[in-house]
Amino acid sequence: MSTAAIIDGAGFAAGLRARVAEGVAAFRERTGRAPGLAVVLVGEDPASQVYVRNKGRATAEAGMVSIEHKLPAETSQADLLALVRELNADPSVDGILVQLPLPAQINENAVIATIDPDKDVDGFNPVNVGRLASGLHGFVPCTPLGCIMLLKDRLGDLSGLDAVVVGRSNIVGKPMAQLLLKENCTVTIAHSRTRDLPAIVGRADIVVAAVGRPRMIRGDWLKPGATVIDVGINRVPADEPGKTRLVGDVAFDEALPVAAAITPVPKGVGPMTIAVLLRNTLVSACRRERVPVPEGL
Ligand SMILES: Nc1nc(=O)c2c([nH]1)NC[C@@H]1CN(c3ccc(C(=O)N[C@@H](CCC(=O)O)C(=O)O)cc3)C=[N+]21
Repeated sequence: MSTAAIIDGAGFAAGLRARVAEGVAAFRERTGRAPGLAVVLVGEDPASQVYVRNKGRATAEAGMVSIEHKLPAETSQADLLALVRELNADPSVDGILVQLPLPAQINENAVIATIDPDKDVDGFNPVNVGRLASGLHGFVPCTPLGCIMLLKDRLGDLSGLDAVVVGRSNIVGKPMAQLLLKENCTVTIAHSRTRDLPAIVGRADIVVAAVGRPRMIRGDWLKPGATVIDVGINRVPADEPGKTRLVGDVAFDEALPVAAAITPVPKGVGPMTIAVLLRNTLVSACRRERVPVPEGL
């Protein structure tokens, strides 16, 4: 029995981070300053703290300045909006990321809408959502862009392929569908109300799983030879009592004998998200300083 190639997201991300670091060095030479990324974390969710720490480390390793703002869980919406406006006005800040989810007293949409679209390296501001939908230049959400990079690296031209995106979030599902459409795929978005999900998934040459339910997509749903991108990062109890492990939205072991290629969890899509965030921050800095964006990013 054949077994799927395992797509090395962590390795691809390391290569992208190295290209970003070269671009950052050239940017510093030309402008005399380093690109700056501001990361705002409200509250003390342990998973969020891990991501923010990893982002801070990767930012510094790429030669950029990382500006971290940690605010207490009780922070008011007014105070957070005031900080975002300060960062909008700060010329040393090229990218702003407000870690989601936010505590219940804060309206996420209000915060996202306040981030300057030209510093919105997450690509979540409605201006950037609209730019993507209209085919204009703007920031594209990091996770979907990372998935497209992995797909094009593996498959080359995606034209005419049947792609099924499972999940319709603003962060992954919807922008992923837009990007696949731009690559000339025939795109289906499936979700919790989709009828006969196994049959829909079974038609796909490309499956992107972004539902947030551990191992929901089963191996026998897949078309033989499909390429599977697993965006899910679910913490579940491990065999050893008291320990946990990460699993994706796809039953990885079941998919291996059916798929042509699949991203693992961890070390698949997750590291790409951070690498693309650094890429978007460098692109932002270049646009703001009106210097050319390096090629091959
Ligand atoms: N405004 C905003 N933008 C984000 O991009 C954003 C966010 N909020 N909130 C939280 C999620 C989550 N996220 C991850 C980034 C990297 C890994 C990652 O590198 N994961 C490793 C494993 C990490 C682990 O062990 O937990 C991997 O998959 O190999 C995971 C998740 C970005 N997010």
